[in-house]
Amino acid sequence: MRKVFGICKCFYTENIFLKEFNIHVTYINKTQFLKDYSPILKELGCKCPKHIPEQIEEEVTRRKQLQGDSASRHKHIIQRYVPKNPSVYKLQPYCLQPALLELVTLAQRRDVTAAQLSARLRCLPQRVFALPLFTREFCRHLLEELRHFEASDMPKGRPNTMNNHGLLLDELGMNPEFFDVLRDEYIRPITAVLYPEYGGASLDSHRVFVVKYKLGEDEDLACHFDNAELSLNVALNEGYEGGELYLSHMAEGPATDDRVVYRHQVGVAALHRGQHLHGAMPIEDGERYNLIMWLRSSEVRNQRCPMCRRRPNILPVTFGTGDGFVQFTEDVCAAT
Ligand SMILES: O=C(O)CCC(=O)C(=O)O
Ligand SMILES: [Fe+2]
Repeated sequence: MRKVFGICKCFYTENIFLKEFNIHVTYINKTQFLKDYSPILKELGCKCPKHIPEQIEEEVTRRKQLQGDSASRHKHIIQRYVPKNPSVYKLQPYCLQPALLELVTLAQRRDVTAAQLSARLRCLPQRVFALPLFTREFCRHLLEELRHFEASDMPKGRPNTMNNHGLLLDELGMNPEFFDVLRDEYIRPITAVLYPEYGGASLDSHRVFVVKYKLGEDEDLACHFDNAELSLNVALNEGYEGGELYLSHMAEGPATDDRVVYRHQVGVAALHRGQHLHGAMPIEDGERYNLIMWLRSSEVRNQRCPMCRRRPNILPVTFGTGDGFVQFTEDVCAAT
């Protein structure tokens, strides 16, 4: 049997973001859409909802081409791009804060409890943690590399419709020797202890990207939940105003009053559950770069897609790990 990663079919019909009106919608067809959303859109100031389906169909076409486009950009980049800092493509001891290594050692002790591990971390309400992760030196090198890549004539995939100025790091080839290793050897031992019931012990894929906020570009991030079991969000720079991360309550849980406002610190990651509603406040000055890892467990998501909340209808992908769902297919042997 062969393990193949995939996406859930709902990616083509659900959670489509209309930036202008700041809402996520479901689109099966034009009739359904207009029936379900015309009143809401009018309330939000849309003069002519009839024009929206065209815009959505374009987005669905983009989504259908995403895997193929990403695969060809990756191939192009691997063949032609000359990195400025090759050292950031391979996880090395200098990249990680010593405090992280101590936490990993503690987390790997057979009898350790979540309370013991949490006692060594900065804990915010609602199971949000501040995890010391990257050294300042590594953050500087990575940012330098990303700016060099941005300035090149290489093709660039952007994180999503809410983030149009960041970069997808798998396209640059950073997964095999950096982020896969980081996930398996350093993050999973910790999440296994902190979030066992959210797939913390069985994380087996991720989506990693950098988001950028600047006045005149993307200035904030609307409140959302991630297509992830767990999310890691680490600041790569400082020297900007505003742009705090806020977290409110779990997407399916009751609303709570204790909204968490998290002020980023270079190299420190905010670790939270993917279904925890969150967003970024408007940037007021400067540029803010954060590295985001949407951490996924196929064991968990194969039972229930976090986006449509049904048992996933899995479509296999040929490049990368899709949205982290896994299917097993019979190996087809060529007849000889
Ligand atoms: O920029 C941030 O702090 C949040 C980013 C985020 O939540 C995301 O990209 O999913
Ligand atoms: Fe997010």
